[in-house]
Amino acid sequence: MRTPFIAGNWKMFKTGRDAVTFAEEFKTLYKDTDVKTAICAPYVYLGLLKNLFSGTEIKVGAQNAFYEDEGAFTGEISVKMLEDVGVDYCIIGHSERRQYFGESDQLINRKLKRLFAGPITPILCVGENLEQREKEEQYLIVRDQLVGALAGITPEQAARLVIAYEPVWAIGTGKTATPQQAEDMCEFIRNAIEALYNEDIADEVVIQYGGSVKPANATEIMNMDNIDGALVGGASLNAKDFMEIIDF
Ligand SMILES: O=C(CO)COP(=O)(O)O
Repeated sequence: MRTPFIAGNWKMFKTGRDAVTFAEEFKTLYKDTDVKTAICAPYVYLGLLKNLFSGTEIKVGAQNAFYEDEGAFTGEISVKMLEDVGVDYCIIGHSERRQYFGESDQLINRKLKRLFAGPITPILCVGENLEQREKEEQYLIVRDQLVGALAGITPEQAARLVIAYEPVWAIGTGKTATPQQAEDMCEFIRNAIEALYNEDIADEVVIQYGGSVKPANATEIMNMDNIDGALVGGASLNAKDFMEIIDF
């Protein structure tokens, strides 16, 4: 059985003081549940959040990482550094990184390979944009993203993977994919994993939906067969809203 997994993606929001306020409030609201929970925060708050959440079940994630361990790569943060801080998860290939920083499937693949060499669990984001959805190319696009990102990833590694389906047109727009649209793609992703690996791995892989997930729509989304969790942007900035989503 797959354990539900709900992660917040703070993106480039919050000051250090805001992060502390959130953590203190979230810890008081947080009840131990069967739902795995993580906050993916800006790099500069990861150590702080690891300390604030120590002794709880709340995990901490990064939003990106570089594949080289060290070197002359000004401004980059390596997976090795994240491992050193004790980060549990790392988002890879978010559509905002693909769109604004030109991340290719090949680059994402290198980052994934480095993450799989250590203990951090990658959350691989895939999803089509509005134009691609309107041309009904979404399945082709997501399949290509999966094949590109997972080239050379072994079955043992793939079994540890979290995949987040995030249709770009539903991110930060208030426009959610219908639960059925999200389910259809998540089922497609599971079948693609079965074709690339095998049925056991497809059964194990955790698939999240992301894009305008809110307390009001979380239950409907989480009740879908192939949706095991959510990657939550805006609503994860507020401790009460995020807890309501986890409590779906
Ligand atoms: O991009 C997202 C999470 O990674 C989704 O963001 P929103 O929940 O703000 O739409």
